[in-house]
Amino acid sequence: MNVCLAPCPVVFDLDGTLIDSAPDIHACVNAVLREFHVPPLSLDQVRGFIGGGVEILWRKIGMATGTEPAGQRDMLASFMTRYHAATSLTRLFPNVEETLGILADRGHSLGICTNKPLHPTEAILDHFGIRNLFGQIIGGDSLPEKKPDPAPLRAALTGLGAHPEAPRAIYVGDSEFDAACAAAVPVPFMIYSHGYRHTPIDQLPHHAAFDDFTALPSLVEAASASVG
Ligand SMILES: O=C(O)COP(=O)(O)O
Ligand SMILES: [Mg+2]
Repeated sequence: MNVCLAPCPVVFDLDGTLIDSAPDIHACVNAVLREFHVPPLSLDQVRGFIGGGVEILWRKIGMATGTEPAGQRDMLASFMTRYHAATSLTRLFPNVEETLGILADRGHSLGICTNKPLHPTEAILDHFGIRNLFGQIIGGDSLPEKKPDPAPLRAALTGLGAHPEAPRAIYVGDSEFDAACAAAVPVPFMIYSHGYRHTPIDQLPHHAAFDDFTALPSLVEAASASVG
């Protein structure tokens, strides 16, 4: 694995990393379930289903509610018509905006690699006025493959000018999908501990863990300095 020489690209996951979007996704899911006369799910249930993209989300909802695959497809279609407008309950995690600004000011190019579809991804970045910070945005439907496949992260990195075979870069995320994706590229993975993962952090491959975004710039610079 190439450790990063300063200033390298830093690519971020979105749901559970930069934004706490579970309340909006939960509200959107329950609006769809109401439309289809299915009892609602709790916030904890829906939060636990986020990370693999909308198809996996609705497969898990289907299993939890006893909905057949055909019904799941109809519900997913209804969900997609609402998803891009689901912004009012979403918050940036604390200190995200300041940290992105610090990294950009230090010369790091920034990107997004998320399993969230591109349209709602761009909508939420616009909602917070931070879309322009990112030189490359790869959504869950930008390529045929999704994380944990390395292709979306590779696409984000090459879009930011990293070497396609040996990218010097850092990936920042919150989930099992992100850890496996970064390991497959491979690039150092930094995990935000307040996200939506199920697995204990020490059981996931990672270069560093952090629970406050103010810690990230020095972790990035330390990774930059620790050239193997
Ligand atoms: O939409 C999802 O399920 C997850 O999105 P993420 O990749 O930004 O965590
Ligand atoms: Mg995530």
